[in-house]
Amino acid sequence: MGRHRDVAGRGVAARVRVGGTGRGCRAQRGCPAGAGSRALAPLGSSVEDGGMTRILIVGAGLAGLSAARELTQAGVECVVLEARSRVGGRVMGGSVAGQAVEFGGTWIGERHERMYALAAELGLPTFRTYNDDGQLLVDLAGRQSRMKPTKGAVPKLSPFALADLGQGLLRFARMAKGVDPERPWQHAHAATLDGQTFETWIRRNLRTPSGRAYFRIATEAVFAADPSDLSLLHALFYTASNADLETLLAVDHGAQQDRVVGGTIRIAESLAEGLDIRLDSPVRGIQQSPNGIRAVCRDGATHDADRVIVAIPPTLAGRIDYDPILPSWRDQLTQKLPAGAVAKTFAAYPTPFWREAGLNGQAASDRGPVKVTFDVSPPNGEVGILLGFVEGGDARRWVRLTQAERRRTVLDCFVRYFGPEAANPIDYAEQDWSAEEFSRGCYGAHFAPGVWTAYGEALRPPIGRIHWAGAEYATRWNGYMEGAVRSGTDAAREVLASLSAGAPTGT
Ligand SMILES: Cc1cc2nc3c(=O)[nH]c(=O)nc-3n(C[C@H](O)[C@H](O)[C@H](O)COP(=O)(O)OP(=O)(O)OC[C@H]3O[C@@H](n4cnc5c(N)ncnc54)[C@H](O)[C@@H]3O)c2cc1C
Repeated sequence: MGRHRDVAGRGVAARVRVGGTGRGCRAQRGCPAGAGSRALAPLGSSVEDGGMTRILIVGAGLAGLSAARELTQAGVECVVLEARSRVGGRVMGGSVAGQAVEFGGTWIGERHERMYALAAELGLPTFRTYNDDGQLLVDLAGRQSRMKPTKGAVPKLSPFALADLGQGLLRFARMAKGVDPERPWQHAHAATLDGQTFETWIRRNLRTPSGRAYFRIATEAVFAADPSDLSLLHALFYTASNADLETLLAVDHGAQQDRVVGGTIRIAESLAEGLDIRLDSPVRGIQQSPNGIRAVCRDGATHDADRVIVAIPPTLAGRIDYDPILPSWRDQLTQKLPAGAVAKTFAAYPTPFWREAGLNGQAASDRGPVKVTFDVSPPNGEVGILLGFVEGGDARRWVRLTQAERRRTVLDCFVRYFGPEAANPIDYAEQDWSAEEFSRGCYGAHFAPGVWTAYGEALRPPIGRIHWAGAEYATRWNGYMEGAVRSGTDAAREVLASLSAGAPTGT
């Protein structure tokens, strides 16, 4: 399905071409065998060419681009092989009612230091997510109430439900603080925490339907997965890596605080400027010898290098054909890291009419398919745009509907939250990330029970000349754009260190 939109409610589904190849980047489409920017050495001979070492990077998402930038700045030649016809990966630009929106990664927030620094360095201004001047709509168990837009606010509930939720949040926060995001598998009770799903913990530790609903909605919003999909240890690791649950959920002083004018795709495109990026170059195989690396693209083109950074989601890294095959523990790990399921839906209106009613466009509900919404209108408020997330089990079911049914069920939710005016948008668009060949789901990978404890150690270490990068590898801000940038930079530094040491690392 990928991307669909219909204009002015006419019910017409059509493919939309969005994003770009990176303004000013030296991006080329495909590349015939041996026809790179210079002649490539055959595998088995030295890849040194005039004293210059070449590093390959697979994937031009934020991790791959950050790695390439770091290496280039250190004077190391690198070539980025990107499967899509554009850079950015899970960051993707789009437009709704003629306004720039993000079809993928959107917000930067509290303590996303590298992302704010990049935006400033690249000359890209940010603006606040519409939040403070209205209240959040809570729709739980068929009853609606309003909630303050401040970090840490909780819904209006009965005293019993409130106490239940309060103790659940406190207990979860205490447990998360005890997990080391660098080595979650070393927690004193790792086996117990990793031996149960997050859903099991929710059932055991929350007594009221509202308390349980809060945790379930939060899980879907943060992981694009159901609490039964992931282990308790993973929920704790992810939270510890990203500050705390309140930060992850909040706009005010939280992960959804700011947007980039023109969209986050501008960060990816600006990062790509000046880099050697080969678009439309899906890597199918990676061969490794004592002398170097050879990447083989789907069209048969080959690229040789000293080392490679594989900067793609783990489930896709597992689909590459390695020669020799990867050690069993690393291969098994990638077999066990599925991506979440998420679709983004957008409806545009002549004005952000919900603001007049004292609402900030954010809704949280236990009834889907859209359970979480945001106001993603442009900063000038020229038109009103609602963003609705369809996540986890809802997404798995919803994507099987016809386009007309999908649109209707989304707009029904918007009407339930914001009134009858929401029924007639001037533009509508949707983006299903599970249908993207080079993502296969989003926001990122999650660890099911038993995976952190059995395979956690295998996640980050390089295998010989093959290094790993991506949001899933980050120890801080795991799963976020901030984590992707950090991981890319870390992988580049790891490569630089191993180049100075002069020998392959890992096994
Ligand atoms: C709907 C959605 C909303 C999100 N919201 C936010 C948010 O608000 N804030 C936030 O911080 N994060 C958000 N994220 C997460 C964030 O976008 C990602 O964590 C981050 O962009 C991942 O970057 P990456 O470089 O690790 O991976 P990717 O962006 O996935 O990059 C990998 C690249 O590798 C390419 N590739 C794949 N296979 C191959 C192959 N075989 N050969 C060559 N190239 C290949 C892909 O095309 C892609 O370009 C969101 C993600 C989605 C999808």
